[in-house]
Amino acid sequence: MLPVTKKAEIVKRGILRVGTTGDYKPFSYRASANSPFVGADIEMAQRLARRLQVKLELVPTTWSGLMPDLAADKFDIAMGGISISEERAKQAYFSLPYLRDGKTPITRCDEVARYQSLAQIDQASTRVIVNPGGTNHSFVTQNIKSAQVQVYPDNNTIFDQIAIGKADVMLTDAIEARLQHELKPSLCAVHPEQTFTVSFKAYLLPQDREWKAYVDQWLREEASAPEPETKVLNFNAHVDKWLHHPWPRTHADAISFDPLRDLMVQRLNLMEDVAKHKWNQGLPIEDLQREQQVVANLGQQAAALGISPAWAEAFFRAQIEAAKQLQSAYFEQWQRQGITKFENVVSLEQVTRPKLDQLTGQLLQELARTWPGLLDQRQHSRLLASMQRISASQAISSALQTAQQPLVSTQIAK
Ligand SMILES: C=C(O[C@@H]1C=C(C(=O)O)C=C[C@H]1O)C(=O)O
Repeated sequence: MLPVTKKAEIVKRGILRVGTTGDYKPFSYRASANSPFVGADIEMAQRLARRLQVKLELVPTTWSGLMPDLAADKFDIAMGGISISEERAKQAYFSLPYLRDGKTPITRCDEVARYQSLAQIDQASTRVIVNPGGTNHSFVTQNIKSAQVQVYPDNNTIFDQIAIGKADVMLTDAIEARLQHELKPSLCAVHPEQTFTVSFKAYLLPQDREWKAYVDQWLREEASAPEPETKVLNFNAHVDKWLHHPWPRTHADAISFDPLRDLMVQRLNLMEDVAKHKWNQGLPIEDLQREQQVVANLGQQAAALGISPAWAEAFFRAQIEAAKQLQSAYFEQWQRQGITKFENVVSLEQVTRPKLDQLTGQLLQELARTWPGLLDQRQHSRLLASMQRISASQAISSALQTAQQPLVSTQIAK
């Protein structure tokens, strides 16, 4: 019996499974796990499926999971800005390369002339910034000896550091430099056509000759005339189109504040139970000792999550204020209605406060996730819109107004 080839398997299945990471613009991107994939290679995946006359299934993968997932047959091809490397080529095939890439400087546009060569860059007065761990970092380690090097771990804000003048140059892949120019026009790729190093993007395939031949032939047909110098198939127009895609300007633009709002509302929704308990027991609304408990361990937890501890405390103080405001509103209403006692009230100590404590942890997690968005004032109108997008009682809506103050306050240093 003849072995079943990859291509026959795909056609029989009626589905092309494409592995993709979703974190690499302009090739493969999605804002969150629930958002659709978009990008230059997502479009290519759609075209390949159309050519095969099968459906497309995009299989999420990660950079560290790429080779294991291919070996485990989780997808038929991986697409999304993958570079050809010797290491990967030991266990897989690569398609023909569709893009030439390599390291190039990116700097403020008015300083492009100052940072043309490595010799110009590698001066004591230059502040080079680099993200740790990857090929950018090893390139800097090998080539930068005299300049000041700042290792900066946050990929979402690293380019802002150059834009605001805290650093001068980053050495990164030409495609990344060109993309950042689109996102932040004050930054310019220095010479993305003549990179310091050379690497190639290609699609990653299982070791099946027939399947590789099919993909390569498809790529040849899709390409414009090859680039004369490099002989790489020419997808420049396609990649340029995706470079100009209206990507979110910063990662913060893609952060949804809705889950944070939902947790804040969830906390407020527990206040009816709290108030009923106090009403029945004749207890005051305010309990300063309990408030102290609520904020006691916040600082440490916040710091561990990368949130300013003082700000975290201010945020929870606002949640407590809102909680008391809402309980007062209930008390006034029950007074008017002449209610004396409620039946079946849940225990504050046994039930409601443990629930509140659990919400504290969840809120901190959510604050950490949305932190880049909270720090970015340009996100505040979106944040306020999210807070208004709930249908709740008048009392809850007005308590939420109190609760959201620290999120948009510019008084408190986050
Ligand atoms: C919610 C309660 O009521 C008030 C509000 C608190 C809070 O929001 O955590 C804490 C203590 C009280 O001042 C409570 O007593 O648990």
